[in-house]
Amino acid sequence: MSKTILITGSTDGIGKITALNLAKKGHNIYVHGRNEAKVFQVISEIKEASNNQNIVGFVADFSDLESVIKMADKIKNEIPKIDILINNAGVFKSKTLENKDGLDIRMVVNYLAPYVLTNAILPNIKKSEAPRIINLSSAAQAPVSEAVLTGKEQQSENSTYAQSKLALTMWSFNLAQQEPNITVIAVNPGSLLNTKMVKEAFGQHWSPVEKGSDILVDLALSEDYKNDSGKYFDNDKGEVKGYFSPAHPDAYDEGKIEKLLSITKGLL
Ligand SMILES: NC(=O)c1ccc[n+]([C@@H]2O[C@H](COP(=O)([O-])OP(=O)(O)OC[C@H]3O[C@@H](n4cnc5c(N)ncnc54)[C@H](O)[C@@H]3O)[C@@H](O)[C@H]2O)c1
Repeated sequence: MSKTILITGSTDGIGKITALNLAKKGHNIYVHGRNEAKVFQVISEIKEASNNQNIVGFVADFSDLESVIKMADKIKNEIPKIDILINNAGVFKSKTLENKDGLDIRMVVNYLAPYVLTNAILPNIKKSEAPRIINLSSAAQAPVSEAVLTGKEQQSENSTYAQSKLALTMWSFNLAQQEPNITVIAVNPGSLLNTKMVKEAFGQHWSPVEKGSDILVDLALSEDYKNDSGKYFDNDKGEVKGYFSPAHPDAYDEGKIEKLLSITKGLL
């Protein structure tokens, strides 16, 4: 049966190939990007390559939470039931570090935007018979500093990226507890996959981007993961099916998660 799948940041990299591969399997795909022309271009590329006409797009700049809320409102009206949400959009290197609300853009795109989007469209996700949310984490995870989260302090790319990815993972585990009927999974798609983000940041890569797309397609569709809500899968560890790995210890610390979510709510 075809599923309705929304993939953020799907005009490039892992998200784009995942959208194409899921389209080839006949699912209804909703892509997202921040550039309207690019979203249209990717929709037509995917339609042609997959022979699937059920591809629709949304535009929003995830460094601006108002833009995320506007997109969520459109989604709420246009997609009554969402089976799978893949929170894939992410940034490592950003020319501008602060958004118009004084928040760190890396923290906004990688953690606050998926948090805001997911919560806004949760009613539509809950309409699915077997909903799944997949959050793109990373092998890079570091304790979240309140000053970085609230935009009071800017740190290096490595440090801020790792903090944003641990924040996403901590929230992912909490969401799994709050919503027992939704399978919520955090995943490291594999380190240094050959994408724009990695090329810009490191100038080298280790693995083909398909490695990341393969695990996302698997996590999205395979029955094997249906009871794996609240887990973190690490694609660097080789065989992933049936294998999950511990995330950073803070992701299992109820007190730290509560503090993170309380600060997060205060920012919105
Ligand atoms: N490539 C890797 O080795 C690797 C490793 C671990 C995790 N990840 C994660 O995988 C996800 C996909 O990354 P990728 O490697 O494909 O990189 P990528 O740069 O090719 O893709 C990132 C996507 O996010 C979108 N995006 C970035 N900033 C945005 C903004 N302000 N508004 C809207 N969309 C925005 C981009 O347009 C792009 O489509 C990210 O969350 C990344 O952190 C990647």
